[in-house]
Amino acid sequence: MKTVLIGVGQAGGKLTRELVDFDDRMEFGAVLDAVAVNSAKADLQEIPFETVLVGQDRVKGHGVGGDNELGADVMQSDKTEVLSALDDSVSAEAEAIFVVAGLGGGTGSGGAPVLVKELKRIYDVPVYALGILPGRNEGAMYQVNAGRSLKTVAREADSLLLVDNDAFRSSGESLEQGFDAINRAIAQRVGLLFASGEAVEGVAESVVDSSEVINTLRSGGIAALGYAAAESAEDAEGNINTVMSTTRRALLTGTSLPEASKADSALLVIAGEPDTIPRKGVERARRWVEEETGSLQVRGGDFPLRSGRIASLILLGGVERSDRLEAFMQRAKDAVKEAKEAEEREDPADAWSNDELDDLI
Ligand SMILES: Nc1nc2c(ncn2[C@@H]2O[C@H](COP(=O)(O)OP(=O)(O)OP(=O)(O)O)[C@@H](O)[C@H]2O)c(=O)[nH]1
Repeated sequence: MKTVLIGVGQAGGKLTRELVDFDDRMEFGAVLDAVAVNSAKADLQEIPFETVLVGQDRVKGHGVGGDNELGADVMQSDKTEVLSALDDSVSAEAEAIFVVAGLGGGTGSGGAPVLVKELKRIYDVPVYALGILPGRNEGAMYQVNAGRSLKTVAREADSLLLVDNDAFRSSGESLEQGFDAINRAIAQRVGLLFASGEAVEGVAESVVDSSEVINTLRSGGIAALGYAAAESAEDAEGNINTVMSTTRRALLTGTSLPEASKADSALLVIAGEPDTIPRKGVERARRWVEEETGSLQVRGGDFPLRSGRIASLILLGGVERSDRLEAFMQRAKDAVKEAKEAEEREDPADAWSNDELDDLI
Protein backbone atom coordinates (compact mmCIF):
# COMPACT_ATOMS: atom_id res chain seq x y z
CA MET A 1 0.00 0.00 0.00
CA LYS A 2 1.76 3.17 -1.17
CA THR A 3 1.52 5.45 1.83
CA VAL A 4 2.30 9.05 2.74
CA LEU A 5 3.13 9.63 6.41
CA ILE A 6 2.61 12.74 8.50
CA GLY A 7 4.08 12.62 11.99
CA VAL A 8 2.57 15.16 14.40
CA GLY A 9 4.26 16.03 17.71
CA GLN A 10 7.32 14.42 19.23
CA ALA A 11 6.15 10.81 19.35
CA GLY A 12 4.54 11.15 15.91
CA GLY A 13 7.78 12.46 14.40
CA LYS A 14 9.97 9.79 16.01
CA LEU A 15 7.69 6.93 15.02
CA THR A 16 7.38 8.27 11.46
CA ARG A 17 11.17 8.36 11.26
CA GLU A 18 11.34 4.70 12.34
CA LEU A 19 8.73 3.79 9.73
CA VAL A 20 10.73 5.54 7.00
CA ASP A 21 13.95 3.81 8.15
CA PHE A 22 12.33 0.38 8.22
CA ASP A 23 10.83 0.79 4.75
CA ASP A 24 14.22 1.96 3.39
CA ARG A 25 16.18 -0.81 5.10
CA MET A 26 13.85 -3.50 3.76
CA GLU A 27 13.76 -1.79 0.35
CA PHE A 28 9.96 -2.09 0.25
CA GLY A 29 9.27 1.31 -1.29
CA ALA A 30 5.82 1.42 0.34
CA VAL A 31 6.40 4.75 2.09
CA LEU A 32 6.21 7.36 -0.66
CA ASP A 33 7.06 10.38 1.43
CA ALA A 34 6.98 11.72 4.98
CA VAL A 35 6.49 15.08 6.69
CA ALA A 36 6.92 15.92 10.39
CA VAL A 37 4.84 18.67 12.01
CA ASN A 38 5.52 20.07 15.46
CA SER A 39 5.15 23.16 17.63
CA ALA A 40 8.52 22.42 19.30
CA LYS A 41 11.45 23.46 17.12
CA ALA A 42 13.98 21.23 18.92
CA ASP A 43 11.99 18.07 18.12
CA LEU A 44 12.20 18.82 14.41
CA GLN A 45 15.95 19.27 14.28
CA GLU A 46 16.80 15.57 14.08
CA ILE A 47 14.20 14.77 11.42
CA PRO A 48 15.80 13.85 8.08
CA PHE A 49 12.75 14.67 5.92
CA GLU A 50 10.53 17.71 5.39
CA THR A 51 9.34 19.48 8.54
CA VAL A 52 6.78 22.17 9.34
CA LEU A 53 6.86 24.25 12.53
CA VAL A 54 3.37 25.30 13.63
CA GLY A 55 2.21 27.82 16.25
CA GLN A 56 5.37 29.88 16.19
CA ASP A 57 3.43 33.09 16.87
CA ARG A 58 1.76 31.53 19.95
CA VAL A 59 4.41 29.28 21.54
CA LYS A 60 7.65 30.56 19.95
CA GLY A 61 8.86 27.10 18.98
CA HIS A 62 8.67 25.72 22.53
CA GLY A 63 5.79 23.23 22.17
CA VAL A 64 2.31 23.47 23.68
CA GLY A 65 3.26 21.81 27.01
CA GLY A 66 0.61 19.11 26.92
CA ASP A 67 -2.27 21.51 26.23
CA ASN A 68 -4.11 19.71 23.46
CA GLU A 69 -6.69 22.45 22.95
CA LEU A 70 -3.79 24.75 22.13
CA GLY A 71 -2.37 21.94 19.95
CA ALA A 72 -5.64 21.87 18.00
CA ASP A 73 -5.70 25.69 17.75
CA VAL A 74 -2.20 26.04 16.36
CA MET A 75 -2.81 23.30 13.80
CA GLN A 76 -6.03 25.02 12.75
CA SER A 77 -4.25 28.37 12.35
CA ASP A 78 -1.29 26.97 10.42
CA LYS A 79 -3.01 24.24 8.44
CA THR A 80 -2.35 25.98 5.11
CA GLU A 81 1.42 25.60 5.55
CA VAL A 82 1.06 21.96 6.55
CA LEU A 83 -1.20 21.17 3.62
CA SER A 84 1.04 22.90 1.12
CA ALA A 85 4.04 20.92 2.39
CA LEU A 86 2.03 17.84 1.43
CA ASP A 87 1.13 19.03 -2.08
CA ASP A 88 4.01 17.25 -3.77
CA SER A 89 4.11 14.29 -1.40
CA VAL A 90 0.61 13.01 -2.04
CA SER A 91 1.14 12.01 -5.67
CA ALA A 92 -1.24 10.06 -7.89
CA GLU A 93 0.55 6.88 -6.75
CA ALA A 94 -0.57 7.34 -3.12
CA GLU A 95 -3.11 4.78 -1.89
CA ALA A 96 -3.41 6.00 1.70
CA ILE A 97 -2.36 8.76 4.08
CA PHE A 98 -1.42 8.00 7.70
CA VAL A 99 -1.34 10.71 10.37
CA VAL A 100 0.91 9.44 13.18
CA ALA A 101 0.70 10.88 16.71
CA GLY A 102 1.04 10.22 20.42
CA LEU A 103 -2.49 10.82 21.76
CA GLY A 104 -1.38 11.78 25.29
CA GLY A 105 0.63 14.96 24.61
CA GLY A 106 -0.45 18.34 23.27
CA THR A 107 0.69 18.93 19.70
CA GLY A 108 -0.01 15.44 18.34
CA SER A 109 -3.11 14.84 20.42
CA GLY A 110 -4.74 18.14 19.48
CA GLY A 111 -3.24 18.55 16.01
CA ALA A 112 -3.94 15.08 14.59
CA PRO A 113 -7.77 15.28 14.61
CA VAL A 114 -7.68 18.74 12.97
CA LEU A 115 -5.25 17.56 10.29
CA VAL A 116 -7.16 14.34 9.58
CA LYS A 117 -10.35 16.33 9.06
CA GLU A 118 -8.65 18.73 6.63
CA LEU A 119 -6.95 15.93 4.68
CA LYS A 120 -10.25 14.12 4.27
CA ARG A 121 -11.76 17.22 2.70
CA ILE A 122 -8.97 17.39 0.14
CA TYR A 123 -7.90 13.86 -0.79
CA ASP A 124 -9.84 10.93 -2.20
CA VAL A 125 -7.56 8.25 -0.74
CA PRO A 126 -8.34 6.94 2.76
CA VAL A 127 -6.94 9.02 5.60
CA TYR A 128 -5.97 6.83 8.55
CA ALA A 129 -4.49 7.70 11.92
CA LEU A 130 -1.86 5.75 13.80
CA GLY A 131 -2.38 6.75 17.44
CA ILE A 132 -0.26 5.90 20.47
CA LEU A 133 -2.13 5.39 23.76
CA PRO A 134 -0.31 6.46 26.94
CA GLY A 135 0.75 3.68 29.31
CA ARG A 136 -1.38 3.18 32.43
CA ASN A 137 1.33 4.69 34.66
CA GLU A 138 1.46 7.97 32.80
CA GLY A 139 -0.16 10.95 34.54
CA ALA A 140 -3.80 12.04 34.47
CA MET A 141 -3.17 14.76 31.87
CA TYR A 142 -1.99 12.17 29.35
CA GLN A 143 -5.06 9.99 29.94
CA VAL A 144 -7.48 12.90 29.60
CA ASN A 145 -5.76 14.18 26.45
CA ALA A 146 -5.76 10.72 24.90
CA GLY A 147 -9.42 10.09 25.75
CA ARG A 148 -10.55 13.27 24.03
CA SER A 149 -8.21 12.88 21.08
CA LEU A 150 -9.09 9.22 20.52
CA LYS A 151 -12.79 9.98 20.42
CA THR A 152 -12.31 12.75 17.88
CA VAL A 153 -9.75 11.01 15.66
CA ALA A 154 -11.82 7.80 15.54
CA ARG A 155 -14.76 9.87 14.31
CA GLU A 156 -12.82 11.87 11.70
CA ALA A 157 -10.40 9.28 10.29
CA ASP A 158 -11.28 6.40 7.97
CA SER A 159 -9.84 4.23 10.73
CA LEU A 160 -7.68 4.73 13.81
CA LEU A 161 -4.97 2.10 14.22
CA LEU A 162 -4.25 2.07 17.94
CA VAL A 163 -1.01 1.16 19.62
CA ASP A 164 -0.91 0.87 23.40
CA ASN A 165 2.50 1.82 24.80
CA ASP A 166 2.00 -0.82 27.51
CA ALA A 167 1.73 -3.55 24.87
CA PHE A 168 5.38 -3.26 23.93
CA ARG A 169 6.98 -2.38 27.21
CA SER A 170 9.69 -4.68 28.54
CA SER A 171 9.64 -5.44 32.25
CA GLY A 172 12.06 -3.47 34.39
CA GLU A 173 12.29 -0.69 31.87
CA SER A 174 10.76 2.76 32.25
CA LEU A 175 8.52 3.90 29.44
CA GLU A 176 11.00 6.58 28.34
CA GLN A 177 13.91 4.13 28.27
CA GLY A 178 11.80 1.83 26.19
CA PHE A 179 10.58 4.32 23.57
CA ASP A 180 13.20 3.50 20.96
CA ALA A 181 12.55 -0.23 21.26
CA ILE A 182 8.77 0.36 21.24
CA ASN A 183 9.05 2.51 18.13
CA ARG A 184 11.12 -0.12 16.36
CA ALA A 185 8.61 -2.85 17.23
CA ILE A 186 5.70 -0.73 15.98
CA ALA A 187 7.58 0.27 12.83
CA GLN A 188 8.30 -3.36 11.97
CA ARG A 189 4.65 -4.36 12.27
CA VAL A 190 3.11 -1.33 10.61
CA GLY A 191 5.90 -1.26 8.00
CA LEU A 192 5.08 -4.86 7.03
CA LEU A 193 1.43 -3.91 6.75
CA PHE A 194 2.26 -1.01 4.38
CA ALA A 195 4.46 -3.33 2.33
CA SER A 196 1.76 -6.02 2.08
CA GLY A 197 0.61 -5.86 -1.49
CA GLU A 198 3.83 -4.20 -2.62
CA ALA A 199 5.87 -7.39 -2.90
CA VAL A 200 5.80 -8.70 -6.43
CA GLU A 201 8.25 -11.58 -6.09
CA GLY A 202 6.58 -14.92 -6.70
CA VAL A 203 3.35 -13.31 -7.89
CA ALA A 204 0.52 -15.72 -7.26
CA GLU A 205 -3.18 -15.53 -6.69
CA SER A 206 -2.69 -15.90 -2.98
CA VAL A 207 -0.49 -12.79 -2.67
CA VAL A 208 -2.13 -10.12 -0.55
CA ASP A 209 -3.17 -6.90 -2.23
CA SER A 210 -3.37 -3.33 -0.86
CA SER A 211 -7.11 -3.30 -1.47
CA GLU A 212 -7.49 -6.04 1.17
CA VAL A 213 -5.96 -3.74 3.78
CA ILE A 214 -8.29 -0.93 2.73
CA ASN A 215 -11.33 -3.24 2.73
CA THR A 216 -10.48 -4.59 6.17
CA LEU A 217 -10.36 -1.04 7.53
CA ARG A 218 -13.51 0.00 5.66
CA SER A 219 -15.81 -0.47 8.63
CA GLY A 220 -14.01 2.49 10.27
CA GLY A 221 -13.67 3.00 14.02
CA ILE A 222 -10.68 1.51 15.78
CA ALA A 223 -8.21 -1.02 14.42
CA ALA A 224 -5.36 -3.05 15.93
CA LEU A 225 -2.44 -4.99 14.52
CA GLY A 226 -1.04 -8.32 15.76
CA TYR A 227 2.27 -9.95 14.89
CA ALA A 228 4.35 -13.02 15.72
CA ALA A 229 7.17 -14.81 13.90
CA ALA A 230 9.12 -18.07 14.19
CA GLU A 231 11.96 -19.94 12.52
CA SER A 232 10.77 -21.39 9.22
CA ALA A 233 11.14 -25.03 8.18
CA GLU A 234 12.61 -25.73 4.75
CA ASP A 235 9.35 -26.85 3.16
CA ALA A 236 5.69 -25.94 3.44
CA GLU A 237 4.70 -29.25 5.06
CA GLY A 238 7.04 -28.52 7.98
CA ASN A 239 5.39 -25.13 8.57
CA ILE A 240 1.74 -26.18 8.99
CA ASN A 241 1.86 -26.09 12.79
CA THR A 242 4.17 -23.07 12.83
CA VAL A 243 1.66 -20.93 10.90
CA MET A 244 -1.05 -21.96 13.34
CA SER A 245 1.06 -21.13 16.39
CA THR A 246 2.36 -17.78 15.10
CA THR A 247 -1.23 -16.83 14.21
CA ARG A 248 -2.43 -17.72 17.70
CA ARG A 249 0.38 -15.73 19.29
CA ALA A 250 -0.17 -12.78 16.96
CA LEU A 251 -3.80 -12.50 17.98
CA LEU A 252 -3.73 -13.55 21.61
CA THR A 253 -0.50 -12.01 22.89
CA GLY A 254 0.94 -9.96 20.06
CA THR A 255 -1.58 -7.24 19.27
CA SER A 256 -0.92 -3.52 19.45
CA LEU A 257 -4.01 -3.28 21.67
CA PRO A 258 -3.80 -6.18 24.12
CA GLU A 259 -6.94 -8.25 24.67
CA ALA A 260 -8.52 -6.92 21.50
CA SER A 261 -9.54 -10.11 19.77
CA LYS A 262 -13.20 -9.50 18.91
CA ALA A 263 -13.37 -7.64 15.63
CA ASP A 264 -15.74 -6.73 12.80
CA SER A 265 -13.21 -7.69 10.15
CA ALA A 266 -9.71 -9.11 9.90
CA LEU A 267 -6.87 -9.68 7.48
CA LEU A 268 -4.39 -12.49 8.05
CA VAL A 269 -1.11 -12.04 6.17
CA ILE A 270 1.47 -14.83 6.20
CA ALA A 271 4.96 -13.57 5.35
CA GLY A 272 7.82 -15.83 4.32
CA GLU A 273 9.54 -17.59 1.41
CA PRO A 274 6.71 -18.40 -1.04
CA ASP A 275 7.45 -22.13 -1.27
CA THR A 276 7.53 -22.53 2.51
CA ILE A 277 4.03 -21.09 3.08
CA PRO A 278 1.67 -24.04 3.67
CA ARG A 279 -1.75 -23.62 2.02
CA LYS A 280 -3.31 -26.09 4.43
CA GLY A 281 -1.86 -24.30 7.46
CA VAL A 282 -2.92 -20.87 6.18
CA GLU A 283 -6.50 -22.04 5.60
CA ARG A 284 -6.66 -23.61 9.05
CA ALA A 285 -5.26 -20.44 10.67
CA ARG A 286 -7.77 -18.28 8.80
CA ARG A 287 -10.68 -20.37 10.07
CA TRP A 288 -9.31 -20.12 13.59
CA VAL A 289 -9.14 -16.30 13.26
CA GLU A 290 -12.78 -16.33 12.13
CA GLU A 291 -13.85 -18.25 15.23
CA GLU A 292 -11.70 -16.24 17.61
CA THR A 293 -12.66 -12.77 16.32
CA GLY A 294 -16.30 -13.65 15.72
CA SER A 295 -15.96 -11.98 12.32
CA LEU A 296 -17.31 -13.41 9.11
CA GLN A 297 -15.08 -11.10 7.12
CA VAL A 298 -11.63 -12.60 7.51
CA ARG A 299 -9.47 -11.98 4.48
CA GLY A 300 -6.15 -13.68 3.89
CA GLY A 301 -3.08 -13.53 1.71
CA ASP A 302 0.64 -14.24 1.43
CA PHE A 303 3.47 -11.78 1.61
CA PRO A 304 6.43 -13.28 -0.24
CA LEU A 305 9.57 -12.27 1.59
CA ARG A 306 13.18 -13.47 1.51
CA SER A 307 13.61 -14.56 5.09
CA GLY A 308 14.48 -17.58 7.20
CA ARG A 309 11.43 -16.81 9.29
CA ILE A 310 7.72 -17.14 8.84
CA ALA A 311 5.40 -14.51 10.31
CA SER A 312 1.70 -13.92 10.92
CA LEU A 313 0.44 -10.37 10.71
CA ILE A 314 -3.20 -9.80 11.68
CA LEU A 315 -5.01 -6.56 11.02
CA LEU A 316 -8.23 -6.23 13.02
CA GLY A 317 -10.91 -3.72 12.03
CA GLY A 318 -13.67 -2.55 14.39
CA VAL A 319 -12.23 -3.46 17.81
CA GLU A 320 -14.13 -0.79 19.74
CA ARG A 321 -15.72 -3.31 22.07
CA SER A 322 -12.41 -4.59 23.46
CA ASP A 323 -11.90 -4.77 27.23
CA ARG A 324 -8.62 -2.89 26.98
CA LEU A 325 -10.25 0.05 25.28
CA GLU A 326 -13.07 0.13 27.81
CA ALA A 327 -10.48 0.09 30.62
CA PHE A 328 -8.63 2.96 28.98
CA MET A 329 -11.79 5.08 28.49
CA GLN A 330 -12.64 4.49 32.15
CA ARG A 331 -9.12 5.63 33.09
CA ALA A 332 -9.59 8.79 31.04
CA LYS A 333 -13.01 9.50 32.58
CA ASP A 334 -11.68 8.94 36.13
CA ALA A 335 -8.80 11.32 35.39
CA VAL A 336 -11.28 14.02 34.24
CA LYS A 337 -13.31 13.55 37.42
CA GLU A 338 -10.26 13.69 39.66
CA ALA A 339 -9.03 16.84 37.91
CA LYS A 340 -12.42 18.52 38.49
CA GLU A 341 -12.46 17.52 42.15
CA ALA A 342 -8.92 18.82 42.63
CA GLU A 343 -9.92 22.12 41.04
CA GLU A 344 -12.85 22.44 43.43
CA ARG A 345 -10.67 21.60 46.41
CA GLU A 346 -8.29 24.35 45.40
CA ASP A 347 -11.00 26.98 45.60
CA PRO A 348 -11.87 27.57 49.32
CA ALA A 349 -15.16 29.16 48.28
CA ASP A 350 -16.35 25.76 47.11
CA ALA A 351 -16.05 24.30 50.58
CA TRP A 352 -19.28 26.14 51.43
CA SER A 353 -21.23 24.71 48.57
CA ASN A 354 -20.15 21.09 48.94
CA ASP A 355 -23.08 18.85 47.93
CA GLU A 356 -21.88 16.01 50.12
CA LEU A 357 -22.52 18.01 53.31
CA ASP A 358 -26.17 18.43 54.18
CA ASP A 359 -27.38 21.80 55.43
CA LEU A 360 -28.23 21.95 59.13
CA ILE A 361 -31.63 23.56 58.71
N1 LIG B 1 5.68 4.92 21.52
C1 LIG B 1 6.16 6.13 21.85
N2 LIG B 1 5.45 6.95 22.62
C2 LIG B 1 5.97 8.16 22.92
C3 LIG B 1 7.24 8.59 22.44
N3 LIG B 1 7.47 9.86 22.91
C4 LIG B 1 6.40 10.20 23.64
N4 LIG B 1 5.49 9.18 23.65
C5 LIG B 1 4.15 9.18 24.28
O1 LIG B 1 3.42 10.25 23.70
C6 LIG B 1 2.75 11.03 24.67
C7 LIG B 1 3.32 12.42 24.68
O2 LIG B 1 3.24 12.93 23.40
P1 LIG B 1 4.40 13.77 22.70
O3 LIG B 1 4.42 13.37 21.28
O4 LIG B 1 5.66 13.69 23.48
O5 LIG B 1 3.83 15.23 22.85
P2 LIG B 1 3.61 16.33 21.71
O6 LIG B 1 2.52 15.88 20.82
O7 LIG B 1 4.93 16.63 21.08
O8 LIG B 1 3.04 17.58 22.50
P3 LIG B 1 3.74 18.69 23.43
O9 LIG B 1 5.04 18.13 23.89
O10 LIG B 1 2.75 18.87 24.52
O11 LIG B 1 3.89 19.89 22.57
C8 LIG B 1 2.95 10.31 25.96
O12 LIG B 1 1.82 9.48 26.19
C9 LIG B 1 4.20 9.47 25.77
O13 LIG B 1 4.18 8.29 26.49
C10 LIG B 1 7.96 7.70 21.61
O14 LIG B 1 9.07 7.96 21.11
N5 LIG B 1 7.36 6.51 21.35
